[in-house]
This record gives sequence, structure tokens and C-alpha cells, in this order.
Amino acid sequence: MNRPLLIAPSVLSADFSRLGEEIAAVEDAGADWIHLDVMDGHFVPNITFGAPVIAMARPASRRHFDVHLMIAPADPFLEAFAAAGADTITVHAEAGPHLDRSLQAIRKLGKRAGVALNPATPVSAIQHVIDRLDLVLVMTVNPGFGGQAFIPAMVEKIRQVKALVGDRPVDIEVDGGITAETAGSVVAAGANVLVAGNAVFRGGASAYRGNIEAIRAVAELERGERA
Ligand SMILES: O=C(CO)[C@@H](O)[C@H](O)COP(=O)(O)O
Repeated sequence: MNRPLLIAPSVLSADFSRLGEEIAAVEDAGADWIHLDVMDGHFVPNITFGAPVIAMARPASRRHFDVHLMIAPADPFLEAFAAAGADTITVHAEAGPHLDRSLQAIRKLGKRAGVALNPATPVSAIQHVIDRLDLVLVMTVNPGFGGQAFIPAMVEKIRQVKALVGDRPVDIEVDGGITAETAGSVVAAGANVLVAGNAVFRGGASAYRGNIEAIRAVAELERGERA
């Protein structure tokens, strides 16, 4: 049984001075989830925002808040992100030595637990925690910045994640360089959550619906959900 297809605009490409409005605008334009990129300037070479900003943005939308932690260590902050209104909390497999413990902590907080894999990290990194997971995030660029080129070798990795996940109720998410041009190959390989920053947040709010729809159309066609 296919997991639902979900389009998750990444707010990294939004206008941060109007974050709440931007989130409301993509919700209005058909976003299924809101993807929030937390960066610490240490695990990745860029800094964005933390739990207080997510808490302030939370009232802007009722959509699922998909919080991607590009921070190390992550464990001391999990409670704060849960309290801020995250629905899924994703930590990086590379961010600490105790991934199993992090995932248990996220679920204990009543949140969905995700693991992100950098492009160079093999799928075997999640083999022994697969039953503690609700989501696997396959990074299709090196994390840190929006607007980078999709790495084609990640298509095979998505296939490997799909084979590992099997029939488990685990979402397979992709993030980085996702556009109407790259969406087909990742969906064919097994991804069902498509994160897109630049491809959604361009052209001003009046373009957001068309931008989301362009990605969704390709993905649905690939899944046989659209003629
Ligand atoms: O996590 C990240 C980057 O580290 C992403 O969420 C980017 O924000 C995706 O941006 P685009 O490649 O879609 O512009």
C-alpha cells in the first residue's frame, strides 16, 4: 500500500521577515506539510533558527510541522522542539553516537521520529533502528543551503531505503534540488514526501499554488494517480 504523496515546502527559501505569512501562504496554496530547517552553524555551515521561532510560527498553520534538525548534538533540544509544536522531529544519523536513544526520546515526547542521511552516509546506518522510525529523510544535496543541484546518485539510495522499509508505515522523504524536473525519478524510486524550497518559494505568493501543483502533477503521474 502506497504512503500518501505529500509536498512539504521548505521555509529556508521563504522571506524570514514574514515567516508566519509565508507559511500561511503555502498552506493556502496546497502544501501538505511545512518543512522547517534548523541549522546550527556547526553540524552544517549555516545558521537559521531554533525552537522559539518555530513556536512563534506555529499559529500560522494547522499543517504538519516537519522539523529537520541539522544540529549536533540534537538530544538536549528535543524537548524544546516538541514543545514548540513540531509534529515530526528528524535528527541526522551523523549528528551523534546514540541514534537509537535519540529516536526513543522523540517518540517518548509523543512526536514522530525521523532520521536524515547525508549523501555520503550509507543506508546501513538505519538498518538496526528501522522499527523506531516514522520517516527516513534522504538528503539529495549536502545539507546547509537551498538552491543546490540534485545529486542523481541518490535515486539508487532511495531505492535501497524503500527495500529496507518494506511494508512498514515509514515515510520516505527527499530534500534538496527537488523540482518538477527531478520529482519523477525520486517518486519512481519510492519517495512519498517531497521537500522543495526554491521550487515553491519563487515568483511571489501568487505563484506558490502553481509551483506546488507543478511538482505534484509530475509525482502523481509517476504514481499512476493522474491521467
Ligand atoms: O535542508 C535543506 C538544505 O539543507 C533543504 O530543505 C533546502 O532548503 C532545500 O532547498 P531546495 O534545494 O529545494 O531549494
